[in-house]
Parts: sequence; C-alpha cells; structure tokens
Amino acid sequence: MNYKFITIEGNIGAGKTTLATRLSAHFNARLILEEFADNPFLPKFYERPQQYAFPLELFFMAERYKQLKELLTAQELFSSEMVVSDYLFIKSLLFARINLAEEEYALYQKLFDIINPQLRQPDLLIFLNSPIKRLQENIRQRNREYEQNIQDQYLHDVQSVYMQYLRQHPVRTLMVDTSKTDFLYGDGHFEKLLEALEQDYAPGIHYLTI
Ligand SMILES: Nc1ncnc2c1ncn2[C@@H]1O[C@H](COP(=O)(O)OP(=O)(O)OP(=O)(O)O)[C@@H](O)[C@H]1O
Repeated sequence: MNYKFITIEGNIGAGKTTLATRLSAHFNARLILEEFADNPFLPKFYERPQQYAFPLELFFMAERYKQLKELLTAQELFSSEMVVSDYLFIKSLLFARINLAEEEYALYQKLFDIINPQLRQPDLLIFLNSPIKRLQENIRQRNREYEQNIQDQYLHDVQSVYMQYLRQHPVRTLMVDTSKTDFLYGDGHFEKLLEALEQDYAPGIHYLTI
C-alpha cells in the first residue's frame, strides 16, 4: 500500500469517522478526527443558520488548521508513520460556499487562500458516496439532536459542492459507492476496500462499487 496520508470524505452521515477509525486501526496509522463536538456554534447554527454561519465556519477553519498544522510541525508525514484523517481542509470552504452570504464568503475565501497552501494534501482521498435517503437514515440512527431537522436540500447542496470541487481539481480520489456498503458489519466490504487500496491510482476520480 503506497499511500501514507489517506483522507476520508463524504456528505454528512456518510460514515467517514467509522471508516477512518477502522483503517487507522488496520494500518496502525495515526488517526485525525474532526472535533465538531467542540464547536459551540454548531447546535446554534442548525437553529438559526443565517445568524451563526460565519462564526461556525471560522471556528471550523481555525480548529482544522490547528490540527493539520500540528501534524506537519511534528513532521510525521516525513517519518514512516501513516496518517488517516476524516476530513479535507477544503471542507470548510465548501460548506462556507453553501452557508455564507456573498461578501462573507469572499472574506472567508481570502483567509482560506492564505492558509491552505501551508498544508499538506493527502496522497489519496476516499470519497463515500451515499444516496440522500441513506444519509438521512444514518443521521436518524445516530440521533444527534441538533441534526434531526437537516433537510434533503441541504444534503443535496453539500453533495454538489463536493462533486463540483472534485471535477475541477485533479485530486487522486477513490469514489466508493456506499449505498449498500457497511464497513463495520458488511460481509467482506472492508476487505474489498483494502484490496482496492493496493492499486496505484493516477490523479483524478476512480470509481469503486463494493
Ligand atoms: N464547515 C461546516 N459548516 C457547517 N457544518 C459543518 C461543517 N463541518 C462539519 N459540519 C457539521 O458537523 C457535523 C459533523 O460533520 P461531519 O460530516 O464531518 O461528520 P459526520 O456527519 O459525523 O460524518 P460521518 O457520519 O461521515 O462520520 C455535521 O452536522 C456537519 O454538518
């Protein structure tokens, strides 16, 4: 397996954290998880999006920068240690595009453009692609109170900003159709993904159905 830094991405409730945790345990890799629970603006944002979107997005950007910067400062990527994370830094900007008004977004993008070049990009992005219905089921099942009123439209918007980004940028991506996949309990699902990770992919999108 030639990927030292793997990032898992996907819509809300796609199963990023579960897969990242399982992969890191399998490869004995360092695990970087998004600490969204520490964001005091998140429950408020879901209640009143317009009022809280800007501080929410700023908080996410600052936290994610801190986490990823620490990783580089420790120079772990230059040692033999493998790293698995459950978010891309660009995620903040993609959500900001949906949630911020035009002028706020322009300001946010300025900050993002200053910070982003300092960060190392993953060697491989695994994008979990699930239909909205399945995402809603997952969201209901895990039952975080503030997420229970997420509308299908919001999930559609999140999906389309990710797709637009991936189409426009040559990120080395394994796009996994997870409509019927369960990496925790599905028979052989995780093993099939491991097999796919043995391949060397060119930059761009590669599709995998399990
Ligand atoms: N930049 C952002 N702007 C708005 N909300 C965000 C942002 N980043 C994360 N969130 C919210 O934080 C919560 C956790 O997000 P995330 O999608 O990373 O994890 P998750 O849904 O638990 O993922 P998974 O189920 O795939 O592990 C969700 O409610 C998500 O919408």
